[in-house]
Amino acid sequence: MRILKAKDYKEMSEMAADIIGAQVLLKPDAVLGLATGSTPIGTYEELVKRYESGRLDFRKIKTVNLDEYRGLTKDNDQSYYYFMHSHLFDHINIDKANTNVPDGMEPDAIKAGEDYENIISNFGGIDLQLLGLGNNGHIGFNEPCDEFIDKTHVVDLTQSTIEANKRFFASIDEVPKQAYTMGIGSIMRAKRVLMLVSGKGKAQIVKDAFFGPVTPNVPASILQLHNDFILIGDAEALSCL
Ligand SMILES: O=P(O)(O)OC[C@H]1O[C@](O)(CO)[C@@H](O)[C@@H]1O
Repeated sequence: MRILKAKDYKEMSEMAADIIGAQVLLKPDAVLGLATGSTPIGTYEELVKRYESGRLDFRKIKTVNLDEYRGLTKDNDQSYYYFMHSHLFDHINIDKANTNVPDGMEPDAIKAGEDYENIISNFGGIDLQLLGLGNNGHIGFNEPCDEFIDKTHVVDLTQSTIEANKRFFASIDEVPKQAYTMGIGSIMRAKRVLMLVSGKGKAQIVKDAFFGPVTPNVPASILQLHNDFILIGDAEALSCL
């Protein structure tokens, strides 16, 4: 595990864009695993800037996103499909046929999971997986529980995640109660994993996840066992280390 310290959110975003940009340059047809949430927005802005200035070319890049709310349509402005298009895909030269977000409207959870795992394996796996960190230690939408779940599956969101995400919705009642998420194995099989953490609110969970026991009660703790895991945090998020 490598921990890189940024002085603030802007520097964290630039450092993350450096690593993702290097991946794109080294392997122009790389498979990127992408994340949503507020933390990676600055990184996506940096990548767009670097595309606009001619430094990056996404023509052959393929993407798989971590998760999607169950029951939200693609045109819902809180869906992760919508997020990815508005923050990244609409602003770069990626072939949208090569971008993937779990289908939140698929009613059959088994099919949703299998279809998504097939997409990942048909791509030959993920070269670089970007992650945020939930306040409760979740990665993707893998919530704290009694076991690590391997593959893409449906999950009941915990009350703490619903509370944390209500800021994006008109009221807490509108926050979906379930999501589809890549499993812990789907994430761990990525060749390289890059997690971004920002702000004081993440400081304690960063310490618990990466300096505490490996346990499904803190899903991100499994990343201690990944052999190419990079954590980039700003000074506030790393302040408990
Ligand atoms: O970056 P944020 O907004 O703190 O969110 C952290 C995590 O929470 C989620 O937004 C889901 O609750 C994830 O997508 C993300 O990794």
